[in-house]
Amino acid sequence: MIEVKNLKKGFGDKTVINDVSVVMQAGKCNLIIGASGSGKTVFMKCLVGLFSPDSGEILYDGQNFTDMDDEARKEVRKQIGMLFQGSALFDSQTVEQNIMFPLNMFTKDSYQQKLKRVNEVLDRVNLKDVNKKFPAELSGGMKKRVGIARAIVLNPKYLFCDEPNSGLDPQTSLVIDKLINEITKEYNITTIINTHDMNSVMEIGDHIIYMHKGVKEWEGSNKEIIFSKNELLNEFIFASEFLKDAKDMRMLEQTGKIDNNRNMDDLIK
Ligand SMILES: Nc1ncnc2c1ncn2[C@@H]1O[C@H](COP(=O)(O)OP(=O)(O)OP(=O)(O)O)[C@@H](O)[C@H]1O
Repeated sequence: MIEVKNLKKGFGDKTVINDVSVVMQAGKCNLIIGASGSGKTVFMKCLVGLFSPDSGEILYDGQNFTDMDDEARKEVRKQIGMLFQGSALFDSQTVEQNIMFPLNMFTKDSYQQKLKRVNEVLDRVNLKDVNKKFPAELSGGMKKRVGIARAIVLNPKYLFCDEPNSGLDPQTSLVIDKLINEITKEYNITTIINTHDMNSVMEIGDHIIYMHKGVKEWEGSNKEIIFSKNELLNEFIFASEFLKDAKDMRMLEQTGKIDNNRNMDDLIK
């Protein structure tokens, strides 16, 4: 579990994160959504310690990350897996070497032990016969899987994913979402995903945090988002007429009414 209390962060006169409090539970996909520039990346960077917040607290399973000494912080960092935008694999290293990198950094295991672990995680992300391949030889979806394998190789308690679907086609995106969701549940990881992908919101959004101009404007699950009356959220999520119709149809199915001013006759004809 990661608990954020009254987090604030700004640059110069500009406040970017404004008094955000949120609890992100283990075994759940916690999605941070919001328009470009709303502060999602800055928020995530504060959580992993790449930015120091101006005020507020970040608790990793009760331990206050904000005022830890370097040694204790390093211990928490070891438990964090990161999946970067574009996968961020080392191009000059093979898949096996890429995944072994965190094991070389943080363990004293023998080569055989490390290789066994590399093969376990490759198997978990459903990749076969790719150990000796270089990233350039892989498709975008395969690179993401290698990125996920590397992110989970140290058995993290926390997993941060920055735009995991960027550059992927919708079908591959769903496969990657499903994989992240399964891994989150299977290993009881607290997963935080920064995303623009509305399919992900609907498919794996156990807990969605909507940021607007640095403020947490709404939070809830993918089940609740359909019924939200928050206008800013609705404008952001259900931006097109098609998505507005889809939301209304779902409301109609589940409640027998549509709670807005749109024309119901148009919708059901
Ligand atoms: N290092 C920095 N110095 C100054 N301002 C910054 C810095 N990093 C981010 N900002 C500002 O903080 C605001 C929020 O940026 P952030 O990157 O968090 O947005 P975002 O929601 O992640 O956007 P996107 O969806 O486009 O990635 C922006 O106005 C940005 O210019």
